[in-house]
Amino acid sequence: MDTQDVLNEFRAAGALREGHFVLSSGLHSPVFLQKNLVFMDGARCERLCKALAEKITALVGSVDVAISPAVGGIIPGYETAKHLNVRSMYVEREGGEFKLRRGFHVEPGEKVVMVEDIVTTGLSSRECIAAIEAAGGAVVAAACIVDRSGGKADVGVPLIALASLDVPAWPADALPPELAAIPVEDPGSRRLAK
Ligand SMILES: O=P(O)(O)OC[C@H]1O[C@H](OP(=O)(O)OP(=O)(O)O)[C@H](O)[C@@H]1O
Ligand SMILES: O=C(O)c1cc(=O)[nH]c(=O)[nH]1
Ligand SMILES: [Mg+2]
Repeated sequence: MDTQDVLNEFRAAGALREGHFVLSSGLHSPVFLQKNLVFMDGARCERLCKALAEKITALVGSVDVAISPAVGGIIPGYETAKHLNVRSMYVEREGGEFKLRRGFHVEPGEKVVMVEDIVTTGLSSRECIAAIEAAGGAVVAAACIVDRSGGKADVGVPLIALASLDVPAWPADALPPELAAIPVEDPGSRRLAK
């Protein structure tokens, strides 16, 4: 499955949104990939995550566990882990910081693939990887359905992306006037609890 195939799945799900969005990183963009509209369809989610699992296996071989950052990473993380035939866990924010909770546990040195839904700056991936390492896991690779940094995001380990796009995004103080004129939406969960 290549970038065009992935984009076709997002398009068919109505998940390629246009407007004015503030992203998890605080950057602003005219485009938002509303992945939940993709993952709510089990067959569509399975097609994407099976392909991602095959890419992970081809590039890094076997792993012991897949761990994702909540909320967006939970469903693709579970589905990808199912096709890798490994345990699936997630980290979630406690006082703003990702932690393994709910009895989730990695054995020291276990090989972990970190599975994200979307990568923009790589900040959430780096935070998730730091939490996995703090719990004793060895992160051998990161994987995502869409890398919208066009390969520029550095997450500190190899990043395996099913699709790679280069989508523009700007800091709040440098918005193009046509974007600034549109009311802003904040669709993610990073700022929800604050
Ligand atoms: O690479 P980054 O710049 O970190 O951006 C990508 C992150 O943004 C979204 O999460 P968000 O925090 O918006 O919440 P969600 O997981 O609940 O959608 C997405 O799920 C990624 O985790
Ligand atoms: O950077 C983000 O927060 C982000 C971008 C995007 O297109 N989709 C998403 O769920 N999050
Ligand atoms: Mg997320």
